[in-house]
Amino acid sequence: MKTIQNYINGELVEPKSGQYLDNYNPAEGKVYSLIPDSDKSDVEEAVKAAKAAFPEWSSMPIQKRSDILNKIADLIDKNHDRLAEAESVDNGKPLKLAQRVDIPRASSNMRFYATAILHFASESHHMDGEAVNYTTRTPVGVAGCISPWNLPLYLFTWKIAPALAAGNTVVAKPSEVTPMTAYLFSELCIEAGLPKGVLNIVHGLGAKAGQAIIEHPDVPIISFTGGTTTGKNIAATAAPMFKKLSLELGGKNPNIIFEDCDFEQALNTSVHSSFANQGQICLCGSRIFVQETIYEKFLNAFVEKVKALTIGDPLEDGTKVGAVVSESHMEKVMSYIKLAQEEGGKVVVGGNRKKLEGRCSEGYFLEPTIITGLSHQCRTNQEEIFGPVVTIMPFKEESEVLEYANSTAYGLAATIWTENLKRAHRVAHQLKSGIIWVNCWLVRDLRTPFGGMKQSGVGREGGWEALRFFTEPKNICIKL
Ligand SMILES: NC(=O)C1=CN([C@@H]2O[C@H](COP(=O)(O)OP(=O)(O)OC[C@H]3O[C@@H](n4cnc5c(N)ncnc54)[C@H](O)[C@@H]3O)[C@@H](O)[C@H]2O)C=CC1
Ligand SMILES: O=C(O)/C=C/C=C(\O)C(=O)O
Repeated sequence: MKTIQNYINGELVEPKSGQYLDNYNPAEGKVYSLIPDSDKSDVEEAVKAAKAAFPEWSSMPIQKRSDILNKIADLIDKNHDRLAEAESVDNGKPLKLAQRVDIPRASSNMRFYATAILHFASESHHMDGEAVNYTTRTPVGVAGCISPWNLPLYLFTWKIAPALAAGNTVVAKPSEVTPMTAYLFSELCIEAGLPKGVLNIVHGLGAKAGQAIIEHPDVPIISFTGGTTTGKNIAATAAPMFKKLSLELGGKNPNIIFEDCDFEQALNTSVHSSFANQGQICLCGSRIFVQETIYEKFLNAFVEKVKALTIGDPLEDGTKVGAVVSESHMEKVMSYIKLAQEEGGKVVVGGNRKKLEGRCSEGYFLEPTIITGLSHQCRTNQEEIFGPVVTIMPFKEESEVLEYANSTAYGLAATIWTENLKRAHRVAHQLKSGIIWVNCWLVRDLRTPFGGMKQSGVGREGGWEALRFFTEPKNICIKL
């Protein structure tokens, strides 16, 4: 059985306690590796190493930092197949998805910020002959980066790439539910010649190792992606310590389908935006609103498409829906399907655990589930489920769907389907979400601001936003 190690000060090391946690293969429901159950003392070592590495890394010529990050990206590409398989086994996602999306995006994240930092410039402001201001942006110090289990290497690199490119050193903690690709990544960092202590990866529980990073006085900046409740706890610790915080949290995203949409495109993309990665993407459109004139037609066509999705062994070619990430997450999702029924909802497709044959017979598979007949205000339509479950509701007109769409505590993403350009602009403007897709979903340009309003988060990732977050601005005013 593979034993994962922490990556501290350039070396792969055991947790100080010698204690390990079980790591499950969700498609088999079996333990297949061990993860360090790191504690405060491991985090202390990691922060010490990151602090010691900071002066050299932060003052290294940018081109040299960029070259090292690009080398890591090259190694991700070189190890594409191995990493994709590891991601699929660790998370339960279809191998094809890991091959097409997760691993290519991880190397794009590294390459994007390796290049972006070369073009990152600061502003200057002239005061009509009186004075000139110029603003410098310098790395903050040791950054704490905490990432979740749904897109493990993709979101891990989405944080550490801008942090490192900007000249910070990092103590990172991947999710204890999916630690494998971050571990393999640490081997690639060693191979790429990343100087020791620049990146440190501490594995373990959120409440123990994660909390120790958040509350460490020498970690002044935190970037977190995960659940809203965990985000609140992190903010409660970090805010009184005046740490810089970036929080990318949950979503309950509306997918709004107007009668004048391109029907086939709206239909096909909605299947994808509902069930990609088993619905475990914070951007999934979990509430589908369809204009009443096409509601029955859309529902019938959607049901047929969803029934045809192949739920299966994630390693098999034809699989479209793999396992959800853990037994406890499967139970959480099932509890929401039960709640939906108690709230008067009708399960028109799915609703059950799916039992497979052979090696996956004990795996955590759920049928893609469609629920109708619910009000937009019920808990099922207000709380994040984060699984292969969507609700569909009819609406009459624009003002009504805007009220429904904006009615949750979340404000991450929204999708609008219409061929009417004026309507698209009008609705996009009124939706309280940080990300709006018109006639598409999850089309990503890494230069754009990424993040949510309301309880979906604080701050934005992506492009210059992330480089601004990971640097400290200083304005210097010179009298002319
Ligand atoms: N926005 C998103 O992309 C995600 C949302 N979720 C939502 O969150 C719910 C709970 O899922 P969890 O696995 O519990 O996610 P979580 O939000 O607790 O975990 C995310 C990361 O935070 C760490 N963490 C947990 N407590 C911490 C603490 N006190 N200090 C520092 N780090 C801490 C975890 O170890 C993990 O690395 C899911 O059911 C889903 O609804 C989960 C993962 C990603
Ligand atoms: O950056 C992206 O393309 C996607 C990010 C997705 C998440 O942050 C998430 O699902 O948590």
